[in-house]
Amino acid sequence: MWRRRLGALLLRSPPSSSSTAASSLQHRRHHLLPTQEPLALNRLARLFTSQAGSDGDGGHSQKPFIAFVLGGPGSGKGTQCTKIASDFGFAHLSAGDLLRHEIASGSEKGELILDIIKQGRIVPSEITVELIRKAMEMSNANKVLIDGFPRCEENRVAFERIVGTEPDIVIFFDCPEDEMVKRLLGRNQGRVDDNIETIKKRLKVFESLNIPVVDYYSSRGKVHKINATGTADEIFEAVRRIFSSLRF
Ligand SMILES: Nc1ncnc2c1ncn2[C@@H]1O[C@H](COP(=O)(O)OP(=O)(O)OP(=O)(O)O)[C@@H](O)[C@H]1O
Ligand SMILES: Nc1ccn([C@H]2C[C@H](O)[C@@H](COP(=O)(O)O)O2)c(=O)n1
Ligand SMILES: [Mg+2]
Repeated sequence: MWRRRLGALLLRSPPSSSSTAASSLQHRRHHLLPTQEPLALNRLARLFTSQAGSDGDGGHSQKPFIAFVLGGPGSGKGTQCTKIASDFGFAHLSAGDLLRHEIASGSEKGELILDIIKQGRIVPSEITVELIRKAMEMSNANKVLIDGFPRCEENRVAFERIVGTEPDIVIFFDCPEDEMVKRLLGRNQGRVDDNIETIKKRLKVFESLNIPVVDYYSSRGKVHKINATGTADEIFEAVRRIFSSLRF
């Protein structure tokens, strides 16, 4: 799909500011986004308009370098992806942010997604992969971080089928449960799933469905496991060593 030029064409017509403002209001109504940090929409807007990682010729003809970024809820995936994007020029696509953006659009699909996220369950793969596929195409980037995906075997298989490729590497942030719970309860961004009942369910889903995906990629020699305790800067030093050694 990266051979198509659709992404480059769409980059010329980013979403209008009025539709962005309407979405933002809907986000607040659902308490999905922090009132003090409208980051998901800003990040998505950047995604749709920036040239992060593109080759500068208005479109690239090669498969992008893809890094899946995994780890339990609150392990610091988003925090570290922001740093990787800034230091290594990757486009940052967060599966969770794309799903929250779909909820904010007010679509029927968004209502289903909201219900699933509140329950700490996983959204049907077709929906998530289609959002990721479109975002990859629109970003037109040649280096992409896909944050929080794949969350289960069904996600992984759907990505291979719909996008037609595999990740080049998988980053796995390994963090103790009590630390993840502490971070999530302190996140204070108004997310509907940052409450202890939903967190317990997300942790169970992580153990039962996501760890097997990490094991699958480990058996294929693709996983870089990082100790996700310590400060964000300390963890990023380990991340930096990995990305510095890669050939994109
Ligand atoms: N190393 C760290 N030490 C302490 N707090 C951290 C660290 N890294 C991130 N945090 C904080 O922990 C919270 C969760 O981090 P983050 O949102 O990056 O996690 P995540 O893995 O993306 O979670 P989720 O899967 O729920 O999206 C945030 O409030 C963040 O500021
Ligand atoms: N591949 C994915 C990614 C996310 N979701 C849903 C379920 C998660 O609890 C929620 C939040 O994601 P996060 O921001 O924590 O990465 O979104 C999913 O169903 N499938
Ligand atoms: Mg996150």
